[in-house]
This record gives sequence, C-alpha cells and structure tokens, in this order.
Amino acid sequence: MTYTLVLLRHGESEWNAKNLFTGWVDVDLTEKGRVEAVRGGEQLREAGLLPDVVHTSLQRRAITTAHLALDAADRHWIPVRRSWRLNERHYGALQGKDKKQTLEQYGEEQFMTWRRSFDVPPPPLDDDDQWSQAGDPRYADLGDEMPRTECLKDVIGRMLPYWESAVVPDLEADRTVLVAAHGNSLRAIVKHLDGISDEDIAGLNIPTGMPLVYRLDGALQPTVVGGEYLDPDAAAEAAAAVANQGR
Ligand SMILES: O=C(O)[C@@H](CO)OP(=O)(O)O
Repeated sequence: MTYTLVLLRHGESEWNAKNLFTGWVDVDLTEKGRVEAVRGGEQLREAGLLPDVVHTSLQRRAITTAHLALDAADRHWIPVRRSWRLNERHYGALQGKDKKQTLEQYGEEQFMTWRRSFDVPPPPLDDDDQWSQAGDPRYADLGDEMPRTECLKDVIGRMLPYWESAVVPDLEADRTVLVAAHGNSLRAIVKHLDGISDEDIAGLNIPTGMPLVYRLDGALQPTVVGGEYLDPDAAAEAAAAVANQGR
C-alpha cells in the first residue's frame, strides 16, 4: 500500500515580494503568486496527481493558492478542511518587519536564529500591535492556544494533532491528499515525515507554488526521502532564493 501526499506552499505573497516577515498577517497573493498557483495545479494535472481532498490553513494566501491550483487541475469541487494548525509560523515581534533591515540591525547570527533555529522564538508580539491577530474572529476559539510568537518546535507541536486526526485518516482511506500551506508549517510536516534532525532542518527551504509529492508506505514512511518536486531544477533554484532572503 502506498499513500500519496502533495505538499504545496502558497504562491508568492505581497509580503514575500516586499521581503517582510509575515507569519500570521493575512496578506494576499501577488499576480506572480497567482500564476505560480495555477502552474502548480497544471503540473498536478499533467502528472495525473488528482487530489481527492485538500487541507489548508485559515490564511488567504494558502486558501487562494489551493483554489487556483485545484481549479487548474479541474478538482475545484473536492472536499476542503481548514485549520489554524496549518497556519504559517507566528513570527512574533518580527511580523511586519523588513528582513534585510532586521539582518542589518541584529546581525547574521541573531537573524538566522530567529528565522531557522529549531527552538528559539522571536520576542512575542503585543496584542495591541498593528500586526497582531488578537481579536481576529477566525481565532476566537483558540483561547490559551493563541500564539504570540512561535519557533519551529512550537509549530510542530500544534500541527501534529491535526496531522494525526485529520490528514492521516484521509491518507489511510487511500485518498490523494493535498496540503496547501506555508513555508514553515510545511517544513514542520517534512521534518516529521523525513525524521530530519533539529539541526539539519535549518537548511531546508520550501519554494512557493511548487508541488512536492510524497509517496508514503503503510507505516507512513516516505518511500523517497525528501519527496519529489514535479520540477526539481526549478524547485532547487527557488529554494536557494528563499534561503537567501534578507541578503
Ligand atoms: O515571513 C514568513 O512568514 C516566512 C515565510 O514567508 O518567512 P521565512 O522564510 O523567513 O521564515
């Protein structure tokens, strides 16, 4: 038995284009991001990878990407589930800050610790900050679970209950599952699937709008470690660009 999982990071967002830390700020796709999402869906269709169900975050850039990609694959009609547990990593007090300016102000080591360390979150974001999500009705039910900042370890901790209770049952029902989410929530899933160490995950970057396909065995172990991008050369180039943001 082999299960099929497709991971898709949203297309380029307005704040990706402006090089701003985004996190839970609900920015839209750019025109380029919309084209990437459509292209991602076309790649799925061309590869005969037709999702039976889609899981997204509660954020516009992932929701719109899923819709555009599925529309292009003629799978716009499949069931959808959304959860805050697939949201981007909450970037704390860095939300809304320019990545290049942050690098210049705090230096390489602190910048990379905040961006890619496993367990060091940025300082928390005040509830009255203009980029806070406190009071956003879509998160009204979160109570004490509402983050004010997160590191990747925190993202894994809040993502896994959803993975186990919602995504795994779909895989085990032999559905082709599309997860349309974010750079860091997808890094959390990849770390979990591939068993990547806390140190090595720092070097993993996920490009926008490029389907990453995992075939999983009956024990939900990847048959190919790291999965397979449908366009590996373009994905490698785009992942390197993500790694270099701020420079
Ligand atoms: O700003 C963010 O929310 C993320 C994804 O765009 O950025 P980074 O790749 O720096 O974690």
